[in-house]
Amino acid sequence: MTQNAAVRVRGLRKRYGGVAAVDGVDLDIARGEVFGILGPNGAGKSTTVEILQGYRTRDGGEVAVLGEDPAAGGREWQAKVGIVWQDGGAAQELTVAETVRHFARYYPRPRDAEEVIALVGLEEKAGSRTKALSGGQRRRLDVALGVIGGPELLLLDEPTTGFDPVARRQFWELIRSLAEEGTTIILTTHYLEEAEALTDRLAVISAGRVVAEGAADTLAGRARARATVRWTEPDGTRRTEETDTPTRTVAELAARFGGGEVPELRVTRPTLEDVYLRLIGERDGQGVAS
Ligand SMILES: Nc1ncnc2c1ncn2[C@@H]1O[C@H](COP(=O)(O)OP(=O)(O)OP(=O)(O)O)[C@@H](O)[C@H]1O
Repeated sequence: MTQNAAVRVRGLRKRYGGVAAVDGVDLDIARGEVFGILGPNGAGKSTTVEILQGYRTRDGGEVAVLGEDPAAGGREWQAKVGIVWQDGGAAQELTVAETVRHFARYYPRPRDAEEVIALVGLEEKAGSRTKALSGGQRRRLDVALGVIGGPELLLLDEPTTGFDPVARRQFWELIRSLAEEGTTIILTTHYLEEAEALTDRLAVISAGRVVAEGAADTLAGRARARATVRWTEPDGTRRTEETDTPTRTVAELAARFGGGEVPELRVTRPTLEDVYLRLIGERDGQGVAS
């Protein structure tokens, strides 16, 4: 990957005392991608993201973020990398609009504050003090502060933890609109449906290593895995068949049911959760410390 790379990581390592938090991670993330990092608690996701942000030092490996080493990233580089902190640290007494305008001053070429407030859906709260915002609205403000500098890359660590389902979907729309504007987005998440809905590609990290990488719908051979065909017979008996050739099974069923509807017909492949749990279990089975 060349200029098209937003992130290139080779052999990244980080230890905390006796713990290998990141143990040889490679990542290639293209510009314009929405990239997810999944993995169990303690897998090394936050440590990896913090190294990409330049917030944490590494013990080994090569890291290039927007073509530069984050450990040496100057102000120009920092302005191109947007960070959404878990708690944005906005002063409680300032209003939303004041907070966003205040943060804009830190950047050489900030976006328009009103436009960013609209982008995150906080127009109606622009005059409210930040202490009066709900948790979800606070998170939107955190994102506004992450994008006010007009970043080329936005890093989000567990952005939707604690969101209700409606707020989560609204947040996905926000991420999608940023991606449509061309922002590269890297996010960690514990929500598999979020990874599936939002990311172009994802990496599963376990015990400091990447154990699988790819698009959510084809991860770890998911799309080619055995299918399960389920249907109900006319007498009400539920039937299940595992098969490598679901099309043939369905064709046979269709013929048997005279071309009419096969009652409660369903063809499924392993879900992202199925393959995720298998990937994590496989590594645990190898006795790798978490
Ligand atoms: N500042 C620190 N000092 C010592 N150990 C740390 C520190 N930060 C993280 N660790 C350890 O490094 C490992 C990886 O932690 P990290 O926070 O990167 O995991 P994570 O995948 O983000 O987990 P979670 O899903 O729980 O947020 C864990 O074993 C953790 O206990």
